[in-house]
Amino acid sequence: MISVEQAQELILKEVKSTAAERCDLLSARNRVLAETVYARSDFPAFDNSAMDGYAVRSTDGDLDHLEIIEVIAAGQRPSRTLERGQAARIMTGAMLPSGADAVLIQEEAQPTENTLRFDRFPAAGANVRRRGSFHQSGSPLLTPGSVLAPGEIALLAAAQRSFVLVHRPPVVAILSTGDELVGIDGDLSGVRIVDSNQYGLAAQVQQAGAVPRLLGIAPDDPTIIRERLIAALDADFILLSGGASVGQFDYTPKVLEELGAQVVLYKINMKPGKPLLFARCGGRLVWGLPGNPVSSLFCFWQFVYPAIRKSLGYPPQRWLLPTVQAKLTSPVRSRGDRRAYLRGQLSYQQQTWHFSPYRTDNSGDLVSLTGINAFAWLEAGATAAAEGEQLPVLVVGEVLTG
Ligand SMILES: Nc1nc2c(c(=O)[nH]1)N[C@H]1C(S)=C(S)[C@@H](COP(=O)(O)OP(=O)(O)OC[C@H]3O[C@@H](n4cnc5c(N)ncnc54)[C@H](O)[C@@H]3O)O[C@H]1N2
Ligand code: MOO
Ligand SMILES: [Mg+2]
Repeated sequence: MISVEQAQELILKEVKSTAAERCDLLSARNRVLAETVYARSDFPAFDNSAMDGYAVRSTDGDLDHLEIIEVIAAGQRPSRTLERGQAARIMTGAMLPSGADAVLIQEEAQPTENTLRFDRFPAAGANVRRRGSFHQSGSPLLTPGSVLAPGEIALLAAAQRSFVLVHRPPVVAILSTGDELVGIDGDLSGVRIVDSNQYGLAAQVQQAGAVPRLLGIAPDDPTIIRERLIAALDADFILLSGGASVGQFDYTPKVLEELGAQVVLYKINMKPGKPLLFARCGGRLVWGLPGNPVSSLFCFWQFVYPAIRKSLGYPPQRWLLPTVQAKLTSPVRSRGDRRAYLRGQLSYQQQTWHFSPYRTDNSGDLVSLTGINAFAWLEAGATAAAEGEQLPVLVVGEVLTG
């Protein structure tokens, strides 16, 4: 059995980023830029005031008072040049009149009708945002690989880019296998269960920024699974759920072998999720996820999420989900035969990460995933960790504060 880290490396090696597509700016959040965006003008594009006050000439501080010659609002062009002894009322963001080189804030000014007296006088450049001081026209504003968070979206809007080139989100096909499975409204007949993995995996695909394609359920019949898999090969990635292990009706390894797929890896030294299979098949990447609901979702976070992120063009530091060191709020145990990932809640309180383990590590217990945002792990060979001990933790959801 190979380690989690080796498996991640082998999988990521097979993944390429998708081609670029045009995307409306309002739909571009969390997408990754596939072009260099150059600034067509300076930021700011003109000298302007950083404060509400009076545009002045910084060399006029020796005068007793100044004459106020006009009022300049944001969005207005000043009509006059400031001469010695003159000031202009100016608002934040308004263009500085020529001749002015500083702004006296109104809290330090005593204006009467057309006359301005002052306590302290501003030095050259005070409260002025100089043209080009944030960024200069013609130089790259954003480069390929930039992740478009709200700040980048606002910047692109300021640069008048109503659309951008970003990497296309990969299509991820999900096929569940199992005679016991029915669709969400199906007849359970006392011995069947709902194909919940289809829903959990679809939500994870969306969480990762890709597009799920729901292929429904195939019975435990290798011929049918094979046909359904071949039909799914137009997707970028294919997830097979169930049938990854060694049972009499577990056909994922057999079907892939018969199709001439190159199996890159099978079985990982971890719990949950040991029987993960990953293969190249018909020019596509296929994951054979274990059917147990917790194992299936956990394998996604460990081995499919990073592949989606890489294909979306994210930089390497953002392929894997983040990890932190956290303090256990209660003791944990493991069999010690594999690296054990323990589900729980991660929170940040009093400058410390805390991890509260959930009471079970049963791979079939879907109820145990409610409210879970992290998995702490114990290395193979370790069988226990005490309350207060620090463990590494994989963060899969939003962190709790307080
Ligand atoms: N003798 C051994 N038995 C098992 C081993 C082993 O090493 N030796 N490995 C165990 C481990 S670890 C896991 S994990 C599971 C993996 O099972 P499979 O990938 O073969 O999946 P299935 O047998 O099809 O199903 C297992 C379990 O999950 C339920 N299931 C399946 N699909 C879904 C779905 N789409 N939605 C919800 N639940 C699903 C299924 O009903 C079973 O209960 O194997 C162990 N066995
Ligand atoms: O590794 Mo399996 O995922 O124990 O349940
Ligand atoms: Mg099985």
